[in-house]
Amino acid sequence: MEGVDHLASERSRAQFDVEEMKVVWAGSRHALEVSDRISRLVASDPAFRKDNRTSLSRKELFKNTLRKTAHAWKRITELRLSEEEASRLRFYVDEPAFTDLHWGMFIPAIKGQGTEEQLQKWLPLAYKMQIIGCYAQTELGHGSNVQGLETTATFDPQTDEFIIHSPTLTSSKWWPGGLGKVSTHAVIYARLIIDGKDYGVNGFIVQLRSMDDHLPLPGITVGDIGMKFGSGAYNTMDNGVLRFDHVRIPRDQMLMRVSQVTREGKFVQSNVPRQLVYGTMVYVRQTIVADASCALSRAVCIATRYSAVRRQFGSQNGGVETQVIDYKTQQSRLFPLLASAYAFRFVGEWLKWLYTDVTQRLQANDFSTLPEAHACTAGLKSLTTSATADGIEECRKLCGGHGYLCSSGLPELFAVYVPACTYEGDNIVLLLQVARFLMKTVSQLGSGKKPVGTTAYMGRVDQLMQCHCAVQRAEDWLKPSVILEAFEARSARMSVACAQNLTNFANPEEGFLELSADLTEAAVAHCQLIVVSKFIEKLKQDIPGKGVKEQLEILCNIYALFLLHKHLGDFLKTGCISPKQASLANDQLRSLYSQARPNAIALVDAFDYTDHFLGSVLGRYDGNVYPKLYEEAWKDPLNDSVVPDGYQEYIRPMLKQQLRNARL
Ligand SMILES: CCCCC/C=C/C(=O)SCCNC(=O)CCNC(=O)[C@H](O)C(C)(C)COP(=O)(O)OP(=O)(O)OC[C@H]1O[C@@H](n2cnc3c(N)ncnc32)[C@H](O)[C@@H]1OP(=O)(O)O
Ligand SMILES: Cc1cc2nc3c(=O)[nH]c(=O)nc-3n(C[C@H](O)[C@H](O)[C@H](O)COP(=O)(O)OP(=O)(O)OC[C@H]3O[C@@H](n4cnc5c(N)ncnc54)[C@H](O)[C@@H]3O)c2cc1C
Repeated sequence: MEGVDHLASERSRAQFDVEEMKVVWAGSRHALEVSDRISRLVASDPAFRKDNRTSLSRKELFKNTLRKTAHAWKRITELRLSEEEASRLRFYVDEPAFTDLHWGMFIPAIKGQGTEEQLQKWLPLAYKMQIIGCYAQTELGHGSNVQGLETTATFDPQTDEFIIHSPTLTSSKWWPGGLGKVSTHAVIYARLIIDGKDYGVNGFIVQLRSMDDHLPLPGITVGDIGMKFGSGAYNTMDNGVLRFDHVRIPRDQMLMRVSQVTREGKFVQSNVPRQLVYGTMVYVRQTIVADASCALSRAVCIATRYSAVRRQFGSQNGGVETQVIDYKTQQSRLFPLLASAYAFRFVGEWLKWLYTDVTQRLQANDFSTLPEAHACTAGLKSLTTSATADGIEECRKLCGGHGYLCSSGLPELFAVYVPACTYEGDNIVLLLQVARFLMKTVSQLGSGKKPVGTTAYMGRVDQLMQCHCAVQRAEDWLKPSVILEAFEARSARMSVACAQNLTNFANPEEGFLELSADLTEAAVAHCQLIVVSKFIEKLKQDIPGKGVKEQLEILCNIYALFLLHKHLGDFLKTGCISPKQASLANDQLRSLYSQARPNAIALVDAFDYTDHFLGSVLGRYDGNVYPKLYEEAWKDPLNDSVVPDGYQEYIRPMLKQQLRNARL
């Protein structure tokens, strides 16, 4: 039935003010207003239609993305949208495109690693889209190991130029988004060679294509690397391959904030850490954490609404069946994901603050918080993207068979999202960076250097190695101090155990390799502690709105106790809690699921997603799933004709043959 809200009774059960929760989710009243207005603008514009993506060929799909991107830019300029509004518009258009890399990496790379003159020259062109750029770091042979990149940038003092060259097949740039077919320029990473000496990897701005006819400039070979996982999905993006054959660029196109090359060919290292060459990755990893909450909340919104619509079993004599959301098993799979979406939102907010803080400090030549910013962005990027990719797939299963249909929106969401576990740093490689940071922290504990920031708890390591959890009743698990102590003790004990194990190896690097699986587990424990503690910190703020804080407290406890349940082995093995306390935590978790149940639909409504953005028949706001699924099926191109193409050639002869055989 059109116009009827099938989820109205669910909505009427909510025990909190949904409008106020929307403000919490958006981050502020202003952010909510902008998101709400821009999402509706996109949803009401037929040019941004996206329901036909999975049935388009690659070429059609790509051209369609070019059309949408041009239309989006037209709207942004016509309406004179602010940077914030423009970025929301691109977000709600919801299609990976070259602009993601232009705005998300090319511009930040120049901003972070360029000198003042370089910013003045390149940024106005990039902001007006008079040039389009990408970020070309990864090569065919090396992605994770940035120090292993092979592309060279050799200084020629005669001409005051760098000669950019790809000496081997494996040095071909491979993967950069926007490179394959669109970008006119790139920030590329190459080994700086002066007078035969290798000064390591640095960034350079290189023009790739002619501004007149878009053809590659002399010495440049460039193209798309081919179809990727899933239909539609990330195939709207032209991930590319790029080779240089002695391409010359002026000396002032090396990004020279971190190090400089003088006219005489002298290498000068600035007063800033070399790691700032990796700064763009720190910036993007931080944004990826915020994106994780968006992707997960979207999947959870679909699965929650559908779970309230879908009914299976439980009826007597043909009466109404049970809503699947009322099954405890469904709740125990769905509600931790709902809680994770909120948890990632808040840790994303905090990480944005941390990043802003470190950037301001860097400007004042204070580099002290850079290692922590690197460890936090790397670790949280890894934790949240892995959990989100797994969570989207779980949401698909939570929707049963219908979740496997493209019209559920979930297969495409998964296919678009899952490379986040690999890009911007493979998740295991990043956890190993966190582990190095933790081992360094533990090794310095006796030296009088007090751990600060997210490792401050390590300063209480003696107490955390011995403390006994005080839980006696299930309700004790609702105390933030109890939860925090359990997570801190688990993390500290796992890190200390790894550090102790490492002392058994004569060669620490060998030990690190041998123990790397344990080390990644210690890193995960530390990152989970950060997420839990930032959720708890959020709850200390003044949060207005009837029942809003209470719902967030329930979600925070679900998140923490679910992790405790999932990683029970860690908590028991390290002696942080007893089996009896684990069982009480489980009792409490079940009770929390019951408390979340009446609010589930309102909690996903608070994400304020339009049906256009969700792109899911199962997740429709009105819950009118079955007629729409039925309608959608008939739109499939296979149903354009009643008898399929190929009947005459392949089906009919087979049937006739069977008939002849039968007569013999
Ligand atoms: C808009 C979204 C679309 C996304 C599209 C996707 C784009 C991409 O994927 S772009 C390509 C991204 N590539 C990567 O993320 C590569 C991952 N690899 C690395 O980041 C590095 O190679 C590494 C960190 C894994 C290792 O680097 P390496 O130089 O070998 O470093 P060490 O392990 O020896 O560490 C040296 C020292 O530097 C510190 N450090 C490393 N990275 C950073 C950083 N980003 N910021 C600050 N500090 C960093 C590291 O902690 C070590 O410190 P110390 O222990 O104190 O010496
Ligand atoms: C969709 C997509 C978009 C991308 N966009 C860009 C872009 O715009 N620009 C760009 O420059 N790059 C881009 N990339 C490349 C991306 O950054 C790399 O793929 C990523 O950094 C991983 O590197 P890799 O492919 O070399 O993986 P590898 O390092 O080869 O990983 C393979 C396996 O080895 C394991 N491994 C590697 N090193 C270690 C170690 N030290 N210890 C233990 N295990 C290890 C990994 O865990 C993984 O299981 C993109 C990639 C994808 C998939």
